[in-house]
Amino acid sequence: MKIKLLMVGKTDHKGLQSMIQEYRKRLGHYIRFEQEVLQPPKNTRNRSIPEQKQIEGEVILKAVSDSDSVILLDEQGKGYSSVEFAGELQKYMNAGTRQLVFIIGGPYGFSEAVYSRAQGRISLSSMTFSHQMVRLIFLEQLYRAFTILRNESYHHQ
Ligand SMILES: C[S@@+](CC[C@H](N)C(=O)[O-])C[C@H]1O[C@@H](n2cnc3c(N)ncnc32)[C@H](O)[C@@H]1O
Repeated sequence: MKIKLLMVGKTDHKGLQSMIQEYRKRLGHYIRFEQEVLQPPKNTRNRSIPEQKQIEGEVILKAVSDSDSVILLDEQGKGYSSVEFAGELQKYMNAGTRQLVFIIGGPYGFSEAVYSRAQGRISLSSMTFSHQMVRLIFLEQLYRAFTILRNESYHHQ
C-alpha cells in the first residue's frame, strides 16, 4: 500500500517544515509515502467562503484517482486512539488497498463534493487545529501507528 497526504495551502513555517520533514523520513522506513501541497488559484480571495470551499474542492478532487481510498482529516470525524488508528491502517492493508489518501482541508474545511467522495473522516481531537499544525500532528500519528503495528517501543500505553 502507498499512503498519500494531500494538503491545501503551503506552510512557510520553518520549524514546522523541519519537524514534518523528520516524520516523513521516519515514516519512509515503514511505508511508501508521498505528500502533495495543493495550491488553489490565487484570485479566489474575494470570493465568499462557500465559493472558496467549492474551488478548493475541485482542486482536491482533481488530485484524487478513482481507485484511491480517501479519508478526510476533519474535527467532526470519528475519533480513534492511536492503537485503534493503527488497526484501521492494518485493515486497509489487509484489504489490498493500493493507495490510501488522507486529506487536510484549507482554512474553511471541505466542500460537500469532497465529503461525498470520502470513505471516512478522522478527527484528531474535538478542538480545531490550524491546517498547518495538523500536518505535523497527523504525520506523528501515522509514524506512531506503524511503530505500533511493528511492536516497536515508541508507543507506550
Ligand atoms: C482550520 S481547519 C478548518 C476548520 C473548519 N471549521 C472546518 O469546518 O473544517 C483546517 C483543516 O485542518 C484539519 N483539522 C483541523 N483540526 C482538526 C482536528 N481536530 N482533527 C482533524 N483534522 C483537523 C481539517 O482537515 C481542516 O479542514
